[in-house]
Amino acid sequence: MGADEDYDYLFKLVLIGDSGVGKSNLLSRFTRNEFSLETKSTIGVEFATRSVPVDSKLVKAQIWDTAGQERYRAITSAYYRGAVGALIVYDVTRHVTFENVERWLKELRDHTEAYVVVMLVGNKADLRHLRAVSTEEATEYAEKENIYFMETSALESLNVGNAFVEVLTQIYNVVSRKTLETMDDDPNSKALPKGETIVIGTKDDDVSAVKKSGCCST
Ligand SMILES: Nc1nc2c(ncn2[C@@H]2O[C@H](COP(=O)(O)OP(=O)(O)OP(=O)(O)O)[C@@H](O)[C@H]2O)c(=O)[nH]1
Repeated sequence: MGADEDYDYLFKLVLIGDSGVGKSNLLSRFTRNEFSLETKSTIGVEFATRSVPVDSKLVKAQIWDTAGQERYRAITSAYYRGAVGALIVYDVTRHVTFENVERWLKELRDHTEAYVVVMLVGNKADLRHLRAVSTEEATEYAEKENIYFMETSALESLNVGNAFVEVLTQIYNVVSRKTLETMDDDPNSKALPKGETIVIGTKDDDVSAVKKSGCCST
């Protein structure tokens, strides 16, 4: 399972959040089961993929990672183009990284469609004695913003798979709901745009949600 050609859906996800919160390590933990203690900022954009089963379909996640630091960041609009899911990461030991989530969420919403699935991720949950952001504070914020929330540790492999798989499952739910329901015309609708084949994005490398074989039979 997981051979590149085998998937039913391909979803583009983006990782965003301040520098040093653990985005690259969440990515390497999920896609390669690797973790590194090195502090090495991402330069430009990296991406990695992993396929997981969701509701008897194989969903391939194409996960993009860029530096949190402004000067290393790739061109924003290209980074976000076609993304159908996002993990906004903060470090539970640095409150300022949680305060900046608001900015990241705004940037994300400015560059993606309304149906983008967003997961707030409080990483480094293993550093219990250094915690500066409580679970309650983050839960409250996530509820207010109507986004999902999980605490993770890339170091201890805590909840990392769960966070990515939850985002993929929620995107899948939106996509498969689209195949079953007639859409209403509410511009604020969370559902996907009308159309038979689900393809979001334009160029090959930006295509984010593709149902490869045929359409819409469930
Ligand atoms: N204790 C602990 N350290 C972590 C965890 N995740 C990442 N780190 C450490 O935090 C530092 C930064 O991690 P990165 O994954 O490079 O962070 P980033 O968000 O990709 O950083 P930029 O590329 O600069 O945006 C590294 O030293 C990691 O080893 C975690 O869950 N627990």
